[in-house]
Amino acid sequence: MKSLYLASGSPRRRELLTQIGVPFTALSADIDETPLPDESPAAYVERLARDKAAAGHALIAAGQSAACVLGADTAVVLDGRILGKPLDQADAQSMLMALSDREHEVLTAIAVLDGQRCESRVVRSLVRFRAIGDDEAARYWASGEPCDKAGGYGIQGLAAVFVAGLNGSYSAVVGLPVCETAELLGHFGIPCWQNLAVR
Ligand SMILES: Cc1cn([C@H]2C[C@H](O)[C@@H](COP(=O)(O)OP(=O)(O)OP(=O)(O)O)O2)c(=O)[nH]c1=O
Repeated sequence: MKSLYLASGSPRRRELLTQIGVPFTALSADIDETPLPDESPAAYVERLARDKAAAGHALIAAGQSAACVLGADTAVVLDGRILGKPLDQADAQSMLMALSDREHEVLTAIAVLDGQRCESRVVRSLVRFRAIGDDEAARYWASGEPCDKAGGYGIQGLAAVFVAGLNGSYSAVVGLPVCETAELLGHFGIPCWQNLAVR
């Protein structure tokens, strides 16, 4: 069976891949995340997921070139505008206030590359936040949770209390759509549930 590398520094992605019983080695692959002129948010996340997989593949020693590399990228999108990771407290609070009392999109792309071919998918989810007060946004920033997350929130953490509705994939919002990831890895001969002892 091919070995799998996850080109991601995100602890959430590592946890989600572990959850579905796929053994892997994590790599940190740095890429340029600047959007291209007129690039749509979906095209942007898909390009970044593919670039992360390619950068990860380039890090693997020559003898491992048949291995598969998985890359992923998540963006929070409001009115067609990408909200990245917050730059500072003011940025984080203004993002949260913009997301308050309405619906936004979360796009997560995954890409798998084995040196021969690359396959990718974009998963779209809709998340609706309840109304959020200024003081709440300030307290949320103080928790430390928003700083390394797209859109400045973590659905799997304290921000769960803001989520009035979700239509789509919860795991994709967290950072790795497990259903689509298992399917894509299957195309490369990598099964999920490898940690399951069947009696
Ligand atoms: C919306 C949302 C994002 N996130 C996280 C997932 C990603 O780690 C991050 C989005 O940034 P990304 O640039 O997609 O990923 P990353 O820089 O953290 O990791 P890497 O590129 O090395 O794979 O935001 C959550 O943890 N919960 C959420 O609810």
